[in-house]
Amino acid sequence: MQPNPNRTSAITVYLASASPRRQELLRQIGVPFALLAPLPDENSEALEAALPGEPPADYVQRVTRLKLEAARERLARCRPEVSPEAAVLLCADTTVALDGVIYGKPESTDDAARILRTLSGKTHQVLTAVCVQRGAARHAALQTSQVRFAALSEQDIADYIVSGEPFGKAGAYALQGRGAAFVEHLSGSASGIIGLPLFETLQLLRAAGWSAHPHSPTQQETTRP
Ligand SMILES: Cc1cn([C@H]2C[C@H](O)[C@@H](COP(=O)(O)OP(=O)(O)OP(=O)(O)O)O2)c(=O)[nH]c1=O
Repeated sequence: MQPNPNRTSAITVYLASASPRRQELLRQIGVPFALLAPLPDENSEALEAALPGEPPADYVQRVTRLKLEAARERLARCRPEVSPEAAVLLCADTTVALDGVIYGKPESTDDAARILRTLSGKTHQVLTAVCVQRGAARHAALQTSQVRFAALSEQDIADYIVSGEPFGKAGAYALQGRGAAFVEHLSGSASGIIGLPLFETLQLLRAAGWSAHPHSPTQQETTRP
C-alpha cells in the first residue's frame, strides 16, 4: 500500500489555550498535545472585545482566528526550530448568546448575577468555534448547542455565585460542574459547551493530516506536554 502523504508521523498538536477544560477534553479523546498557552506579556483579554452589533457567530469565529494568529506568533517566538508543517495549531473560543446578545465571562459578582438572571427559564445558544492550522492550510468549524435553563431563584443564583464557579466561564456557568443542575435540556455537543467540541475537533485534526496511528511509534512519546 502506498503511504498517505497527508499522514505524517512527525506532527505535533499544539493546543494554544489557557483553558484547563480544553486540555482535559483533548486528553479525554487521547490526542497527545503540547501546550502553547498565552505568555504573560500577551493581552489575551483584548482579543475578546465584541464589535458593535457583531452577531455571536461572527464574533466567536473572528476571536478564534485572532487567537490563532497570536498562537502562530507565539510558536515562532517560543519554538523557532519547529517547522510550521510539523505543527498543528489548535485554538477555540466559546461564547453564550441569547436573542443575539453575547454573554462572555462575568466581570464581577453583579455581572454574574445579571447574566444568570437573564438566562433563567430561557433557551440560549452556546457557540464554540475551533480553528486548526498546519503550514498555510487552515481548517475551521463552528458548533452551536441549545441549552434550556430552569427558572432560577435569587437564592439559587446567590448560592452558585458563592461557589465561585461562574468566574472564567462564558455565560457564568459550567455544564461540567454545579451548573449542570440548571440545565433542563440541551441539544448539540456537551464538549462544545464546555469549550472544545470533540467530534468537530478530531475531524479538523484529521483534515490537517494528524493521525492517531502514525507510521512512526515515536509520536506519542515526543508530543506529550
Ligand atoms: C458554557 C461554558 C463555558 N465554559 C468555559 C470554557 C472556556 O474556558 C470559557 C470561555 O472562554 P474562552 O475565551 O472561550 O476561553 P478561555 O479564555 O478560558 O481560554 P483560551 O486560552 O483557550 O482562550 O468558558 C465552561 O467551562 N463550561 C461551560 O459550561
